Amino acid sequence: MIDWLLSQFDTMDIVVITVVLGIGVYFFIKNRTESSTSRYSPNVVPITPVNGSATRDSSFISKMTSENRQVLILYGSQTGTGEELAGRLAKDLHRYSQKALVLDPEDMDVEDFARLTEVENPLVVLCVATYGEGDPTDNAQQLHEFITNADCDLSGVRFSVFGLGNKTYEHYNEMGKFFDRRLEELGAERVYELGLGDDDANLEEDFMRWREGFLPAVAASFNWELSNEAGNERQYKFELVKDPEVKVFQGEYGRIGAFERQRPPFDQKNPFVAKIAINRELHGKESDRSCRHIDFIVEGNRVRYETGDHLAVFPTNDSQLVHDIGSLLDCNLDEVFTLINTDEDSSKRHPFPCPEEGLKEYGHFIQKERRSIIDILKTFDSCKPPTEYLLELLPRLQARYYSISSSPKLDSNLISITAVVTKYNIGDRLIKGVCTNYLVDKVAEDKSPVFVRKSTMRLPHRLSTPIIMIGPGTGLAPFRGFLQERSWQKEQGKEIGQIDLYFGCRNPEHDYIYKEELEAYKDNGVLSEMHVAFSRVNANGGKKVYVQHLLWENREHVWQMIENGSHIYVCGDARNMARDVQNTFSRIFTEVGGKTEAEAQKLFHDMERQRRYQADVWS
Ligand SMILES: Cc1cc2nc3c(=O)[nH]c(=O)nc-3n(C[C@H](O)[C@H](O)[C@H](O)COP(=O)(O)O)c2cc1C
Repeated sequence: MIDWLLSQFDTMDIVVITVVLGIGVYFFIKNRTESSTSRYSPNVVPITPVNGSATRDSSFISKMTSENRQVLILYGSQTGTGEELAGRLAKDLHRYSQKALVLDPEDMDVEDFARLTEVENPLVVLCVATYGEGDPTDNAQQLHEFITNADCDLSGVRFSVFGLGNKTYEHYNEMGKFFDRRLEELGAERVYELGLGDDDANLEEDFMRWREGFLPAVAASFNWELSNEAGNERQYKFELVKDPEVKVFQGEYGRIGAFERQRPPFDQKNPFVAKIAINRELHGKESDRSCRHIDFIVEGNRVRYETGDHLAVFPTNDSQLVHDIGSLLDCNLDEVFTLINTDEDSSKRHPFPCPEEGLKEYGHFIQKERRSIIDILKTFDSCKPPTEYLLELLPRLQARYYSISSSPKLDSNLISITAVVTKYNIGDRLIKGVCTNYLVDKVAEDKSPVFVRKSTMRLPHRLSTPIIMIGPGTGLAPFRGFLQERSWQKEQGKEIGQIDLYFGCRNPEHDYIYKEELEAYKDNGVLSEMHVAFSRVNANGGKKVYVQHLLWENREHVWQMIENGSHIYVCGDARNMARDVQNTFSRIFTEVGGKTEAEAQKLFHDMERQRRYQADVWS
């Protein structure tokens, strides 16, 4: 039973699993924080980070040849899923006595990829996610560029690709398909078919099924035998730290102590610890949800950003959950401990047998009903894995990304975000989003590690170019930034073009966020037209009105704007809204613009290519 349960941990949905991520960090810092006013106290000393992949290895080829490794696993991952799958595959290969090298492509010299032929019988496996408009993840950008332009000969290299994507996006799994195609074009031999994981349906199941075919296929191709011995060793040895003066790891990514001694440049591996200036509610009293406006101070221009960029926020876990897991594991949270890595070469995860018949049960009990590790430990109280086993299975708590809702033109020392707090019930269990519930309790002067992620969503260079912005709910966030920027430019005496906004919410009294600000922009002429769709008001005779309905109502004007060279921006829900809006534009192109279906499609793609149609959507 314990094995079965642990196998579920190994495949836990990322959203649920992150609820208890960083518990190790908490254990490490627990003693310190209780007597400290700041969560980031200065006493820090290196203790092996839970996932220490930060070392740069610019010559992975020599590492592979000198250590007799023939398998390279690369991951393109933004929020950790691809990285997790790469680690799991490496563990799987252990069972064939293969020590794979798992690498973040950002930590290698991408040119060395062409030298893979120097390795004896090389196998390269890629776990790559797709983002944006079919783009690579940040960490795979250089590799993508290299492979795009490469003309090397990879004959003799065998490969297989697993892509991570989501069918609600137009460019479904573009990166997986790209790498699979290009490696073959460069002469490498596909040893097992491309796997495509759909995060909208069941990515875990897609991966498990692919892996089920992948492992025997590679084993057959290389004549590898299953070994009974391999794969059972543990990665960490648990040791209590007795020294009361010991300094503890606080969850920093790269440089230990980075939260205290902040040194630019600030990025994912070196976040800036920003002070919160304001954290206020945007929804009305009658709303049954909460939407927060949060201003972070990045004084001294230490973090630069542009209107339309994203802010990544690193949360820590809910302390109640940490207490729960401590007591469920009989772990004294007042003790400081260290995890000694007993297998430096290993990535963190170890496989537990997850038989096919468990998959259905897993899909229902864990994924559909969103059970966290804590729920499982509570349900099966005889299950008490050693703390170090559990920590070995948990991936690092990942940053969450938010569209920035301010413009640096107004105040470059301040970054705003706008976020609905995720909270809902399944049965009698309350499910809480990790980061928004972490943020909701923050008050002025509290701090949080953040970094800016560049986006491609940008206002047109020419101020006179007309724009249409469509952003229901928190999809309004980047457009608040756009309006601040254009308003500032207008104040400088510049001529600005027509700006139309389509905003949507449920009810004017509940969730009409930034109402006063928007009305002021309308009054002073920054906003030319403002159309607000309410989906849950009786006045509409119970009819749900969405932004796409208002676009259609104004179709003649919308078409005129497009003919005048308008740029169109869409932000918010990818699953329904973005698709419905896109379909509405297609209808406007045909029914008002007189285009045929094919011409309408071409116009749409041309607009995307010319960056006249830009979307920042999520699901
Ligand atoms: C903002 C955003 C944009 C995305 N864009 C795409 C896309 O264009 N095509 C696609 O197939 N999947 C897209 N996805 C889905 C991710 O690729 C998928 O969730 C994947 O599992 C993430 O892997 P990671 O955790 O390793 O980053 C997107 C997800 C987000 C949050």
